[in-house]
Amino acid sequence: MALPLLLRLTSSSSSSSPLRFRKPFRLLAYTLAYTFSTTSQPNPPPIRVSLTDSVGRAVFATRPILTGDLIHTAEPAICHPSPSSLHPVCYSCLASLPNQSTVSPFCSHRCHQRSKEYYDVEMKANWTDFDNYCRDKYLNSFQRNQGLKYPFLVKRLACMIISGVARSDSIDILQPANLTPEMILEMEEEFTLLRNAFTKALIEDEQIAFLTKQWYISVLARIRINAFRIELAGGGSYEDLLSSAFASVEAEAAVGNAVYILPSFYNHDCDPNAHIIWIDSAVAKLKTLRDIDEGEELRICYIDTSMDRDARRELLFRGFGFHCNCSRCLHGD
Ligand SMILES: C[S@@+](CC[C@H](N)C(=O)[O-])C[C@H]1O[C@@H](n2cnc3c(N)ncnc32)[C@H](O)[C@@H]1O
Repeated sequence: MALPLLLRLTSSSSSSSPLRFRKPFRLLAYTLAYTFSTTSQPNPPPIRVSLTDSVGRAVFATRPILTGDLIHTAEPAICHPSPSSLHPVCYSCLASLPNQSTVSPFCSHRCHQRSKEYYDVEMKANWTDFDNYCRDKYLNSFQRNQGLKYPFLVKRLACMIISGVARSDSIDILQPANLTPEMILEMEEEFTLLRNAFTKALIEDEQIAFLTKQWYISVLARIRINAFRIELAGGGSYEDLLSSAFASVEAEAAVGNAVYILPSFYNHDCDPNAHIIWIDSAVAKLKTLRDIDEGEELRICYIDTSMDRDARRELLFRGFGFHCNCSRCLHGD
């Protein structure tokens, strides 16, 4: 059951801020305002985010929505190419680049303009130690999904903060994972390598004042629960389809990982009524899979639902730290 309203997306707000919100939730409203102002989608999106008594925050429909309709789109708050992607992708939006593209890491002038400040910060530093540490751990990890791909997202966020395009609290609103002492130890090593890279690049102390061990751990704890692995559905050429089919058997099919704000409030269901897709870049589209009633909770699926109940529950508990309360699980299916 939904508890008092946390936030409601409304059409009656001023044009400069598409959201009306209560004071304690200013950070959420700030972040969502940014997310919505940068994307094109149904205006206003037919959803609200509310606090529930069983699963924290959740996304509810504010009107009936038909099967296959676009609920909203979302720009990533942070994204980064996959460490083992076979094909070059745009530094900024993860769109495919031509294979022979060695000249520019951007797919367009717009992407270059949008990310050149933090790209320049990243290019100032020598990332060999940090990247090798994370890549080796990632490639050697037994379960790749839990490997060290997420530190690359923290590195990207740090570059964005240093360049002034993101705030150090930009993902504080997201739910953090519970961390074990072993995870924290591992994070401390990465943190030292990340900070060293910036200090050796002579980035000024006040620019990296936010970059403390506590900040690193708190950001990574949020990324662990909320990052999405991005596989592009395509819409491109026959060659694109062929190469993505090849990539999915040969290596990592994902082009990268990304963190979003609003999509992170969607809870999981083993029989979801909504899904998140990527067509040709890291811009996410949230769409319905069934007809939705007004007031119904919208849920996506975090894992492969073709697995049996025990395997799904084990994976959800290990990966996300929760016992799934969806009706499929509760009915033993
Ligand atoms: C990505 S967040 C979803 C939004 C979250 N409820 C919040 O308040 O930020 C994932 C977390 O939501 C909760 N959750 C999501 N789906 C769930 C489910 N089917 N059963 C129980 N808890 C769930 C778990 O705490 C999980 O770690």
